[in-house]
Amino acid sequence: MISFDEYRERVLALGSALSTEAVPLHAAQGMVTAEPVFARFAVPPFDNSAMDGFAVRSEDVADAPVTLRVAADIPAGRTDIPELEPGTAMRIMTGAPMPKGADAIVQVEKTANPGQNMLGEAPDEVTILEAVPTGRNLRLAGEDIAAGELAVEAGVRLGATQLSALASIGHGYVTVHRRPVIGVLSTGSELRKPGEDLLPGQIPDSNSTLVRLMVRDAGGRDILLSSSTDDVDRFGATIEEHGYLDALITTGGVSAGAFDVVKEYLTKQGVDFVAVAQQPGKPQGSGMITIGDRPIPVLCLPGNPVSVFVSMKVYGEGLIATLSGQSDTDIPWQFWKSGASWTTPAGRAQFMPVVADGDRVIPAAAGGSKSHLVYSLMKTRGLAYIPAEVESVDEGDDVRVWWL
Ligand SMILES: Nc1nc2c(c(=O)[nH]1)N[C@H]1C(S)=C(S)[C@@H](COP(=O)(O)OP(=O)(O)OC[C@H]3O[C@@H](n4cnc5c(N)ncnc54)[C@H](O)[C@@H]3O)O[C@H]1N2
Ligand code: MOO
Repeated sequence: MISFDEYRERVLALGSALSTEAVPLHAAQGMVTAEPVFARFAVPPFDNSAMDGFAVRSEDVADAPVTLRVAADIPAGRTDIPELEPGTAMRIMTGAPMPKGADAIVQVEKTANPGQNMLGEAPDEVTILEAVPTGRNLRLAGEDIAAGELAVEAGVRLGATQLSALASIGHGYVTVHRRPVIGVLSTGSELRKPGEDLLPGQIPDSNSTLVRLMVRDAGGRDILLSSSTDDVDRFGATIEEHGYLDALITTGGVSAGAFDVVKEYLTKQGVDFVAVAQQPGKPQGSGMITIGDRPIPVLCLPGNPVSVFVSMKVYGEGLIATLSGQSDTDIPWQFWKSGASWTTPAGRAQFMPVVADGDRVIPAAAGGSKSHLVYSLMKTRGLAYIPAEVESVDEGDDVRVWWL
């Protein structure tokens, strides 16, 4: 048997970063930067008010209460900003640019008649009730990031917060690696499409849904290859039709069964089938096949649904990350104390689906890591990793957890 760490390295080495393209921000979710991105604009781009209220010179309101003439009104978006004369105030809204000469904002609640002061036109004068120190309620240009600064390095996966950050620093497009197109193929003559009725001996194909959506979550584009029966010629013909794929992920047919077409066909194409010292997910296949003249990485996952989930997390997502150009593919393990005791298979690392119970970690379902418990899988919030040499976990033990 090969160890989990060695097998994961082998799988990740199958992929290399795909070509690059410039993509509008809203279309780049889950994609990975192909080059460093620098700030065109500072954040904030100009000094502005953090409150609806009045811009003043703090020295003019040191002896509050004090009444000042309101010399101008500055809504957000105003671009021609007059200078504040000593002894006057300007009405200002949250996000509006600070007038030159002002050094603090008095929020409207700290003025006399606050309701009147924000109704319609600015009042002629305002009575400030409390003194404010210099800098109060101000947001300074560049306090988050300065123009020209490195904002995001190459190799970083982009989500909603990264992409909104790129918008805020002046970009409409981002140069990323092409989104990997991943073929998903579930095998097994017992499988019926989701929603279809079952004859005795048949089961719904849940793996196709699981793998397709995990591919999407990992930043790939999923293509469902017509779900194959246990017929080796049809299986081979189906794969040959999809030479444009960047990778292929199959489920089922990798153990010792008599009708394992995946193994039969793909071994001849160069896929290596091995036993990995882990539970669930022991039987695995991986390698490069050639469709037309294109070499394509292939992962063959076992059929059991929990094995598929674990294998997609630790291998499938890693392969998609390397195809996407992601620089950090390490699993973000954290150490947590166990809140339960359980046994683990001798000589195999265990991936236990877990949830947090206060500050402890416990199995997510009564059945533990049994690989057929497809319904209970949805309770999982993390995967605990128990190394191969450990044979039982006791309450209070430190365990490595990957929170999902
Ligand atoms: N003699 C041995 N038998 C088995 C071994 C072994 O070492 N020797 N390993 C066991 C382990 S561990 C696993 S994991 C499974 C892997 O089996 P396969 O990859 O060959 O998968 P199948 O036999 O096709 O299916 C296994 C199981 O999963 C269900 N399944 C399959 N596809 C789907 C799907 N798309 N959606 C939902 N469920 C699916 C299938 O009905 C089976 O119950 O082998 C053990 N056996
Ligand atoms: O490796 Mo299997 O996944 O234990 O059921």
